[in-house]
Formats: sequence, structure tokens, C-alpha cells
Amino acid sequence: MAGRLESCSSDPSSVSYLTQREAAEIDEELMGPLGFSVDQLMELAGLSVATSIAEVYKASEYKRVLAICGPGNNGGDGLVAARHLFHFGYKPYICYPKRTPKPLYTGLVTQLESLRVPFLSVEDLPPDLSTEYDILLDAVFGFSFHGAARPPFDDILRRLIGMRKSDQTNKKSPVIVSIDIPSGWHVEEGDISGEGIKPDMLVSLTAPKLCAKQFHGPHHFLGGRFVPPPIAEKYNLRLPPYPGASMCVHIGKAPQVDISAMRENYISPEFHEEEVDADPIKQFCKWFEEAVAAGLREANAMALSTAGKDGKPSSRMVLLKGVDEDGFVWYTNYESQKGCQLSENPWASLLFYWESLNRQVRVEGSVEKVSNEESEKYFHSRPHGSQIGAIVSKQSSIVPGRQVLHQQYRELEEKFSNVNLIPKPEHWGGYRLKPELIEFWQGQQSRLHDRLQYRPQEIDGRQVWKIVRLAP
Ligand SMILES: NC(=O)C1=CN([C@@H]2O[C@H](COP(=O)(O)OP(=O)(O)OC[C@H]3O[C@@H](n4cnc5c(N)ncnc54)[C@H](OP(=O)(O)O)[C@@H]3O)[C@@H](O)[C@H]2O)[C@H](O)CC1
Ligand SMILES: Cc1cc2nc3c(=O)[nH]c(=O)nc-3n(C[C@H](O)[C@H](O)[C@H](O)COP(=O)(O)O)c2cc1C
Ligand SMILES: Cc1ncc(COP(=O)(O)O)c(C=O)c1O
Ligand SMILES: [K+]
Repeated sequence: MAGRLESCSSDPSSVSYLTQREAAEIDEELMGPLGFSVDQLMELAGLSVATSIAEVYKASEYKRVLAICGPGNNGGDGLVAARHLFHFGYKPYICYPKRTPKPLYTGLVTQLESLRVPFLSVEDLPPDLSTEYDILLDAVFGFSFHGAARPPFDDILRRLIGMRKSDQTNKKSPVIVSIDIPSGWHVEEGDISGEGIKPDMLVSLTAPKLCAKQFHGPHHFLGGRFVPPPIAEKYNLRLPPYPGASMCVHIGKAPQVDISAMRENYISPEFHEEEVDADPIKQFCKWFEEAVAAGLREANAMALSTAGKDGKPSSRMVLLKGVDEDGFVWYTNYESQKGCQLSENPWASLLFYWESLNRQVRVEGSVEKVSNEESEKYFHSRPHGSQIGAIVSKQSSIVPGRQVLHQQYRELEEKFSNVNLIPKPEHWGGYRLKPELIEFWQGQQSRLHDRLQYRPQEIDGRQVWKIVRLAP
């Protein structure tokens, strides 16, 4: 595979493309019979653009954004995107040479001014855009563009084109992100002369316009998550599903990534011996609460590693369901692979990784089953479906097909429909790992991470936790 990986994204051939007329018609319908206001749509469009940028170009690396805004709604999208980018931690600058006196636009300008976002005239722009900015946000023209670009936009577009050409020797040149249409391109025919701008990212709104078929840059996103079913049906729109609550979705050819070049530089507050709790469980609870407060999804997910008598380790994720001075608890099937391994060798290790906090916690120790009462109590606290699921699943054994599980599930659902208490299978229950080692890892720059390790020690017949710092 030579370090190359194709990341997931939707199949571009399954997405619909709009003509210029369709795009304008949809706009009119949204803002007419469908009850939207232009302010609303522009806010959602600009937010989609900002979130698409944040998905690919992290503020830590691509901080300085020049939003070049044109006279129409595409320019308005750029103003909104710049405001959101400001709040995401970027440093936006705006070039907005042909302003519209409508209250919507003057409001957007006032909002940016109140954030002290600088507005630059065309004359103020540095001669070489490539040294001053990390992202050039092309919000010049959208789907109403026609003919050839008129001043002052013709010159601005030439500078964007020239910058990309003369920059091939530079180490890091800014990326161009186009909103809806790469400005200067024909809305349907695309880059007719072949001399137009070559954006690195295109954020199509509502649905890609026909010109987007010619976009071959690495990042094609779709935004504008506001299309109601009547529009999708009327225009026979095939659009990819948006993941979760995201405002954007990656479409088009999946970018090639060089795995060997993938790395993050961790920037965190330093983590000192003086500030940690003498009790590692209390320290764990502190970090756990911080992980939850930071909004991490499943902060209680941990990798559990076990090895049976053959000494060959295996890992899988499980959910932490309790922690106190006695140890770390999770629930599972005692006859699963992990269950069999733990019956042969009652030692295991747990690992938490809280990515956005640059934190890892590693726990090692001996494992025993929790009491049957504890397992009963937990089992009956679970949703009914999960209780039935636990009965159905002979975890880690081979099943002939998904339908077998569904069939058994339905039978049990029927069987227990009028039953108050679904009996817990005997082979289902909890384990508790009693720690003999806990290490707290805080990622730092240049790989000089903080690692504080706790191990129990006997002092005057009393067990205390000794804390040492380990080399990163
Ligand atoms: N439903 C959606 O997806 C939404 C998309 N939004 C965004 O809106 C644009 C379309 O906005 P619109 O205002 O219709 O069009 P433009 O942004 O392309 O700008 C039109 C202005 O540009 C002038 N223009 C056109 N051609 C030229 C040219 N060759 N040189 C200079 N100026 C030009 C035009 O002036 P004219 O006098 O020529 O008519 C207009 O002033 C869409 O692409 C999305 O980005 C909405 O924000 C939300 C809904
Ligand atoms: C986030 C996450 C949490 C999980 N939590 C549990 C759990 O608490 N208990 C469990 O038995 N399996 C859990 N699983 C499934 C296990 O990872 C694993 O597939 C299953 O327990 C079988 O493992 P084994 O064959 O090694 O015993 C979880 C999986 C994920 C991705
Ligand atoms: C098979 C299995 N069992 C148990 C669990 C533990 O979670 P819960 O008890 O919250 O269902 C999970 C969680 O993903 C799981 O996948
Ligand atoms: K544009």
C-alpha cells in the first residue's frame, strides 16, 4: 500500500448537478413558497463553508484567511463564513470592494467590524497574496455569474491565478477555497479556457452546479443542509446524506493521503507533578470529568487488552461503567474471547484516548468478576433491547448471517413482551480491574510529552502511590 490511503467519501457519480437556471429557480422557490428568508439561507450556507474549511484546514496551521467577497449573495456567504471562522479560531481579513447597501449586507459588515476583522481595499492587498495568507476564500461570484469578470474582480482573479502558477517552487502556498462556483468559471461549462483559478476546495451549496464536474481539486464538499423534500423531489436531487449533525459532507473523489506524513503536533498546558492528586483514582476522575465537559463522545470508551495462556494479546473497545477505589468496571459476555482469555490469565490493561484534549490514560492490573448482584443490577438498568441483545449474542462465536440474530431477537421480544424482568444470562456480567499501574499522558510539542506514572508502594506497612515521571 506504500503509505497511501483513500479516505471515505460519497461516490461523485451518484450526486446530481444543477444548471444555472435550476439553481436560480430553487433559490426562488426556497425564498418564495417555501418560506425561507435570504438571511437564513446565507447564514446556513456560510456556516457550511466555515465547517468544511475547519474539517480540512486546521486553524493551528491555516490561521490567516482572506475572504474576497463579490457583489452578490456569494459575497454574502463569504462574509458569514468569515464570521464563523473567526469564532472557530481563525484570523480572517475581508476584501469587499463592491458593497451592497441592503441591510442584510451592512449588518454582516457591522458584525465583522465588531469582531475587529480588518477590511482591506483592493489597493491595500499585499502584492503577493501567497506570503500573507494561509487560506484565500473565493466568495467573488456564485451561480449568477455571466460573461467575463469586470473590474476590479478581473484583476483579483488574475492574481489568484498567477499566485498559483508562480508558486510552484514555494514550500507552502495558501489554499484557495471557492464557495459554490470557482469564480470566473462558467456556471455550467466550467473552466472553458483552462486558464481559470484552480481551487483546492470547492464547497457546493444546495447541490453542485454543472461546472463542478470539472473540479478536480482534492476537497469537494456539499453544504447548505436546508433542502426540503419538495425541492429534492421536484428537481430529482440525489444528494449524499450528511453525517450526524454536520453542516457539510465530503463528496467527489476521495483525497489520497500519505499516511507517513500524517501527524499532529500536540499543544497543551504542561502537566506537573505538583498539580496531580496523590490518589490516581481521584486524578482519573478529574480528567474523566474534563473529558465529559469537553463534549467528547463516549469518554468512557476504553481499549481492553487481554492475553490467554498462549500469551498472545488481543484488544477491543469496551465501555467503562464504574470506577472507584476498588477499580475499573465493564460488562461483557464471560464466554467471549476476552472472557476466555481472562479465565486463563486474569491480567489486563485498559487504555483511554481523549483526542481533543491530547490525553491518554493507561491502566494495568488484575481482573476479577464483579458480584452477581452487581451484574444483575447493572443488567436490568440497560435498555430492554440491549438486554435481549445480550441473550441473543453468543459473543465471539460464528453466526451464519445477520438474519439469524434478528430472528432470535424477534422471538425473544415476543417471549418477554409481558414479562417485567428479563432474566440475565449467567454468562453475562461485569469485570473489575484493580490497578497496579496508572499512567497519565499529556501530549506536548516536539513529542516532549508529560507522562506521570503511579505505582503502589509499601511504606511502613501502608500502601501509598509513588509517582514518577517517564521519558516521553
Ligand atoms: N440556494 C442556495 O444554494 C443559496 C446560495 N446562496 C449563494 O448565492 C449565490 C448566488 O447569488 P447571486 O446573488 O444570485 O449571484 P452571485 O453571487 O453570483 O453574484 C451576482 C452579482 O455578481 C455580478 N456579476 C455577474 N457576472 C459578473 C461579471 N462577469 N463581472 C462582474 N460582476 C458580475 C452581478 O451583477 P450583474 O450586473 O452582472 O447582474 C451581481 O451583482 C450562490 O452561488 C450561493 O453562493 C445564498 O447565499 C443562499 C442560498
Ligand atoms: C466503543 C465501543 C464500546 C464497546 N463496549 C463494549 C462493552 O462494554 N462490552 C462488550 O462486551 N463489548 C463492547 N464492545 C464490542 C467489543 O469491542 C468487542 O467487539 C466484543 O466485546 C467482542 O470482543 P472479544 O471477541 O474480544 O471478546 C464495544 C465496542 C466499541 C467500538
Ligand atoms: C456487545 C456490547 N455489550 C455491552 C456493551 C456495553 O454497553 P451498554 O451496557 O451501555 O450497552 C456494548 C457497548 O457498545 C456492546 O457493544
Ligand atoms: K465563488
